[in-house]
Amino acid sequence: MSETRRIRVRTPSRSYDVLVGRDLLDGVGRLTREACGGRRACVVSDSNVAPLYANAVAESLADAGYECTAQAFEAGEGSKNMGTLADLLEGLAQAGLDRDDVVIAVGGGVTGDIAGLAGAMYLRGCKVVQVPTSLLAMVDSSVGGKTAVDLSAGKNLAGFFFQPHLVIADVDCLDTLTPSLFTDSCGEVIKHAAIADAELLARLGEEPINAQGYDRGRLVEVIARNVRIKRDVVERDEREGGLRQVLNFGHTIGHAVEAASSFELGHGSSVAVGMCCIARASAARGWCTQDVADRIVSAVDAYGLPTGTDIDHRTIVSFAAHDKKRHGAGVNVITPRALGAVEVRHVTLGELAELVELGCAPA
Ligand SMILES: NC(=O)c1ccc[n+]([C@@H]2O[C@H](COP(=O)([O-])OP(=O)(O)OC[C@H]3O[C@@H](n4cnc5c(N)ncnc54)[C@H](O)[C@@H]3O)[C@@H](O)[C@H]2O)c1
Ligand SMILES: O=C(O)C(=O)C[C@@H](O)[C@H](O)[C@H](O)COP(=O)(O)O
Ligand SMILES: [Zn+2]
Repeated sequence: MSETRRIRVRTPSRSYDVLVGRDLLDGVGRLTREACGGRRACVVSDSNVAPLYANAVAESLADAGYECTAQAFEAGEGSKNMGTLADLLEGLAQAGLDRDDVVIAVGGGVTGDIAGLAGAMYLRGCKVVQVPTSLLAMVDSSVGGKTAVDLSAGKNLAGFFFQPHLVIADVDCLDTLTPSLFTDSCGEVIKHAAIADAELLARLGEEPINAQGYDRGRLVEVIARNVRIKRDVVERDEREGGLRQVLNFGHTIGHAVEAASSFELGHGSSVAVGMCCIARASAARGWCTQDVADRIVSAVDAYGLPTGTDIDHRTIVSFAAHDKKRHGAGVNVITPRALGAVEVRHVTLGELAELVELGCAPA
């Protein structure tokens, strides 16, 4: 059995551990007690994850002496909104949590983002423990403190930076993820490799990871490597003043595609489309070689993730105009420079439209 990896994240607002390993769910109560203290805990999960894991987590919390309640919302990106957030906040108040108490987010990125935001807002901030159950949440959303809900204008448009107090990633939870959800998550795994680790990118393309029959040791290693890549960025720029924008590689177009598809396309798949589009457009502009673009596209393709879209270019640009990286009449886009290296470029919305046209047509 592989050892648990403990990755320390040190940001100006908070330092905390990310644990990656197997058989960790039974220890959530003890680990939460050590990291957070408090008397009450509320387990937040969605309608798919609650029947699978909420009870085990709640029992572990009760064993560690917590007075424990649970809340679940309808699974899916469609629930990542102000209505669900309001319900969660009311539930925390009804359960009588105080500032020393703990919100435990058990689920994928939607649960982590919305429960994290509820924890940041409730009493102006209580404790938050992330227990990610999708691969995407383990490698990305549970770490770094971005919390949010969507608005009609687009993704993640209302939220806070609020670092969790602890992250517990039990890879055994991936057993119940469908192959297509596992694959979707791989979009963010490829993103981390593309921005920071050329060797990992090559290996992911040559020997794709999957959930079934997989060497758990390698899965733990890949997840831990992803967490370290993200940690190294977040520690240097917690609030996205500059460097942290690199974690948004593929997202300017990806978020637009995700919203324009009415969330039919998953987040990781949308980011995959966004990375391929901007990579092809960057090669056409001479910002990177054609080889760099081809390798990013072929890593995406190796997972069966989409490498382009036939969504109308004007629709993509109109959603992208609401991107958080918008500044004045333009928007910052993250473009590949080499394998494992990206840069931030400011382009006008007109230039963005040209990039979308250059890069987004399906191959
Ligand atoms: N905060 C951040 O830094 C950050 C980073 C990346 C993505 N995100 C956000 O994360 C969301 C995408 O995350 P996601 O792909 O995990 O979506 P999700 O939370 O909707 O989970 C995907 C599906 O998998 C199910 N699921 C999760 N774990 C499961 C398990 N172990 N077994 C069976 N089913 C399981 C969920 O119920 C859901 O139906 C998006 O909203 C995205 O914007 C946030
Ligand atoms: O943590 C970050 O920073 C990221 O950009 C990670 C992204 O994968 C994630 O999807 C994030 O929520 C997008 O950020 P946003 O600020 O564009 O909403
Ligand atoms: Zn993302």
